[in-house]
Amino acid sequence: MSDFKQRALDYHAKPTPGKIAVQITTAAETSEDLSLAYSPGVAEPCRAIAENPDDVYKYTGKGNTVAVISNGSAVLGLGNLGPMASKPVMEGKALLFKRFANIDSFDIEVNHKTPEEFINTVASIADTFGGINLEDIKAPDCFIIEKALQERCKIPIFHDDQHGTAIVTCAAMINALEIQGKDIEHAVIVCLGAGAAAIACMELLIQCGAKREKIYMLDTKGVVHTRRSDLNEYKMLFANNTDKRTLDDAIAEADVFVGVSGPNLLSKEQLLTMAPNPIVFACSNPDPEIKPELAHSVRDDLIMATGRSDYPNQVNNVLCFPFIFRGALDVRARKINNEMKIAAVHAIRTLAKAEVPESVLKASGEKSLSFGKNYIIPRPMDPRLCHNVAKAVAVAAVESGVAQIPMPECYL
Ligand SMILES: O=C([O-])CC(=O)C(=O)O
Ligand SMILES: [Mg+2]
Repeated sequence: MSDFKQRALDYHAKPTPGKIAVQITTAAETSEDLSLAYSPGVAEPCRAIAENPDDVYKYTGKGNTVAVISNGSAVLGLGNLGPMASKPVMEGKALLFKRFANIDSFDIEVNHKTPEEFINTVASIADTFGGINLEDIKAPDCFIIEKALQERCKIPIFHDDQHGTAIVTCAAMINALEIQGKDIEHAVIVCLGAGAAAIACMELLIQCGAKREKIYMLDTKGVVHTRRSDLNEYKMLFANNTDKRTLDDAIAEADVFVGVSGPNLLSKEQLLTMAPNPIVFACSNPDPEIKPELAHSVRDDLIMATGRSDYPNQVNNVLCFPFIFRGALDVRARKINNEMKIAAVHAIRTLAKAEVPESVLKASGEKSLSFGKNYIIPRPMDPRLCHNVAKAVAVAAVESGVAQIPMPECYL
């Protein structure tokens, strides 16, 4: 076994199995403490909440808790590994919520047969939490599940692989296009993958100015085009009226490649046929559509990004989900709407242009980082992300009328 594999397994096994535990936040030492924490004292907040349901935010952890919920049907780019094999990823998301946004988070893996069963299970427990982050659920089920839960639940329901990935991709793409001197309206975009992340990324890029007719989306059968009869309603939105059929056809002279599919699907020969100054986001996790070393060995005019933290330009939803939920929870937003997503895009991309603090350079193992081909997007450990993104999201929630409480003082 490689050294890295062994270290990754040891990291998860030691010092205790897993990556996250529960902590007590009050005194629980004496009989007096226990009489307050539990019987008889606990009856008082119970009565208060029964009388005034909003008091649940005052007397329990609900308002700072997000559930990370999956069925393991599309785990990273690894496929349908099932609920238990997805647990390390979901614990990982809980770790990131806590580490980057101080949000308490539980992972919940659901075993179910139909999407309806999943929806009923999640809807039944939703009120326990301040928000729900859906994770690694395969398309097209994820679209049906998210919509149904948004209709049934009173808290934000956010499918991270769609919207988190789309927000970060757009933030990085706008910056990359600027550096390469390309105009988003004229950019020819190839999207390899037609699942949750692909469809959400392309929809948000269109909202940011990209042209639908210049997008070539590919699934396992090739280009999604208007003469295909096997497309679901979500892929149909991207059916291009074109003669292009294969990745070879689509990639020639393209400005942008967005990979949200699987490992090693873009060859160096294909990369060589892209337009001058191309942009390649190979975001499949853990293994990108093309290895950065290979891409850089054949082109010196490209901007390259991956979903990983061990290469420059990490386009990964970690730059979004902790912070968008921080902002949403802080104003008790009923949902995460479009205005909040666009606010997050701009807050993330703007931060890449600010001077990078010493602490971030140290944590990244870099001597310097400045806006350019190898720094199009902030690093996840940039402490300014939380404040900047959460504030922009909270302001957008208040202005768009979905906030249920005013802006907290920490943002004023
Ligand atoms: O977990 C990650 O690194 C990003 C993600 O959501 C995925 O690939 O499904
Ligand atoms: Mg995911």
